Amino acid sequence: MKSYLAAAIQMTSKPDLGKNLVEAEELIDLAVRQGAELVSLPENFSFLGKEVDKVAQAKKIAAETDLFLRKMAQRFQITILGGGFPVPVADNPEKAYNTAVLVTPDGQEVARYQKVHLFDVDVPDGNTYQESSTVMAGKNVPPIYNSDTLGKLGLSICYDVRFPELYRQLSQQGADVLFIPAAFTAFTGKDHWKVLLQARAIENTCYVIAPAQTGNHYERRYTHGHAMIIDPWGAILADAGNAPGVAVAEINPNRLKQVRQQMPSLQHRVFV
Ligand SMILES: O=C(O)CNC(=O)[C@H](CS)NC(=O)CCC(=O)C(=O)O
Repeated sequence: MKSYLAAAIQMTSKPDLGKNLVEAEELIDLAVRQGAELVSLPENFSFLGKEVDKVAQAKKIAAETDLFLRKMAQRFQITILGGGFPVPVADNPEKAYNTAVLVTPDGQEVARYQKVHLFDVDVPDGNTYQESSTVMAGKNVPPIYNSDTLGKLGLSICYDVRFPELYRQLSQQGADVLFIPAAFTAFTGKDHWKVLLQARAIENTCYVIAPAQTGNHYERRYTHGHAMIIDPWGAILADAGNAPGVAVAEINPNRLKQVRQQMPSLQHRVFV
């Protein structure tokens, strides 16, 4: 593993696949021009719309998103995370997996994760989320991709951030970097987003890379923003604020080593 720059992209995705991919490409280009070799896109980056529309278009979204990620990885010679998009379930036309995919600069997919924890929550602002009505829950612990140059990269998606046991499994398997791509609601995000991300970074002494959705997507759907990169001590290295853009920061193996020496809590685990 070497030192390198990573990017957490922030978008305001809409219920419009073509438009979102154009915007994603512009932001990837921006990240690469800042030197990023590892680029991450938020949950729902290629489509953020009503659940029914998402499922109806899932086949097209999945196919075009897959192609897009491979194309971007090869064109810009980057490793890229697509932080969550619907992939149809073979025997169930009503449901899709909320899927994150990691692609290397040769255009090969090296990790795929189906979101395990689904957001079925009545948020006190009046919005009701019933993700399980259109999403099939994944059943497996997220994969880790072991990159010679970029370190051990662990996957997860959004609401997973509230379930520390998932990240414990990743850190137990040696993860250096935890991806937490999200479309956090504006209401929960203002109080929980940063705290949860910092907690996952601190307790696992890992970098956290959290690309995010921001702003108004359609009707009353608002997300929190603040795509960020956090170091293993919990310090926020970059924060994209409220507007579409990119948070870039250095991922440094010496810093990882230093923090794990200063705070060896992973070695003091008793129950797991
Ligand atoms: O907002 C949208 O329209 C799109 N959001 C999503 O697709 C997903 C599933 S509904 N959002 C979350 O998991 C938010 C979690 C969250 O916000 C929390 O844990 O507080």
